[in-house]
Amino acid sequence: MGERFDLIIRGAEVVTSSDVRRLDIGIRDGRIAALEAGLSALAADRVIDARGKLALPGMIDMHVHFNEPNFGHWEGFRSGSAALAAGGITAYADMPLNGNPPTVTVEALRLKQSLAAGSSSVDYAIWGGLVPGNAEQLAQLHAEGVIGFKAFMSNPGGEGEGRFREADDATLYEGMKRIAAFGGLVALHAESEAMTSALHARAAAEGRLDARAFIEARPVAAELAAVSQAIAMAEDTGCSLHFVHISSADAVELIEQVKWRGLDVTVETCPHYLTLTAGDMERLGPVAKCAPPLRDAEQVERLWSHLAKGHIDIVASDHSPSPWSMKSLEGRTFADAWGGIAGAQSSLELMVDEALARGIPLPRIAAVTAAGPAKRLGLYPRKGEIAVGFDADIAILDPEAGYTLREEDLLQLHKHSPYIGRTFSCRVDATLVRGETVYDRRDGLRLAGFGELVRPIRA
Ligand SMILES: NC(=O)NC(NC(N)=O)C(=O)[O-]
Ligand SMILES: [Zn+2]
Ligand SMILES: [Zn+2]
Repeated sequence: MGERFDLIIRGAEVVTSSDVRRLDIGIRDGRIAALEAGLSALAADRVIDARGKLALPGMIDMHVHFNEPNFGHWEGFRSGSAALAAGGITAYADMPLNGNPPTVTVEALRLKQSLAAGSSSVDYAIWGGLVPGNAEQLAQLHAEGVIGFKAFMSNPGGEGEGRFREADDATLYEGMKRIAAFGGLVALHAESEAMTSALHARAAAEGRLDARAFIEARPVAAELAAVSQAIAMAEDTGCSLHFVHISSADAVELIEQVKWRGLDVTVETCPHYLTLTAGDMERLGPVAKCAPPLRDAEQVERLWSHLAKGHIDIVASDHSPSPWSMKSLEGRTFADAWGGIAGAQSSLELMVDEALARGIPLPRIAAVTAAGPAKRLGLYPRKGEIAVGFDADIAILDPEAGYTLREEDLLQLHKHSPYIGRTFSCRVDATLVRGETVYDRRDGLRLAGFGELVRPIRA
């Protein structure tokens, strides 16, 4: 008698780390147990016929803001993870803000973990934060399983007493020293506070509160200034660095140079920096507001060429939702609308759609959406690839099911996204987490609460 499986995914075009091949995926106990052509359907309890479909490793979105505790009315683990499941995302990492208390103490981490437990449809990890005054918490946060420490170099905005604060230079430097000592990772929002706050104040004094003024107050130079400063600190302290939501090709180039010098540094960009421009931010208004801002078409094209060459390690959504009212221009200006794009459900579809149109091989897309984040979060070789021995975290996409995104397609809490009205050439058909179908297109969300906390595999 041959090998038996719980499930076989039959005949999909499977995106591996090196190519795209028609293969059968045999799954047992939540893991990929066989990957070959011609597995017998008789050898499984259940078969998914995926002929004509694409099978990609489930995306690992290492940058989302689900905002619990206390800001679950902005987004929560349930609604946020449902949107991810519908978008082919099988794991994510939740940022330490804009929940309150932010995840900057061990107590807040435990609260966050208890709120996530049983609420998330897909697997998840949790970021801690590095802020002024929490140096004594860092080692214990690491010991209790945070996947790294987010710090802001510019003002993060947000509401409420005790909200997340940006790190001043000394906090960042001393934090990096401590974090380097236990081999941890610092993730940085890199924009110069000195530059952006002064430029914003000047624009406001001139009564300029529109999208164009916002874009001009946060130039590429402000990103470059912060990236250079952080690199200098990392070289001094030996701390591993991850740059979140890099918006410019210039910053990617600066980071690429230091990688060659041997610094442990990675760069993330977001689907919005790859598919939208500054002009779209002006046209769409606050639903397309984010910091750093969207850039011009020339930067967008150069970002794609860096992605194609392997200079971008990770693509993540930076899903940062808010209630509708904070995105509305009724009674507020662009300047005081919430900054954050809530597009996470579309990340993988956007990347596949663009790759097919641009002739970028799909293994390159899988590298930035799955293997790259898995490696950076210490989840590799358990997650991040379709290969024998990995968790069966799989997104099945139908390349024949083109559609135009509507508000009612979104499973997130507040259904605003800059991609509403966009036409996609492919659509997520089903999402499997550890071999279980958590979402499919016909039934919608099937397994609320199936997700588990994942911790880095540490030596
Ligand atoms: N407070 C936030 O959630 N900010 C986020 N907002 C953006 N990117 O506009 C971020 O990650 O910086
Ligand atoms: Zn940020
Ligand atoms: Zn963010």
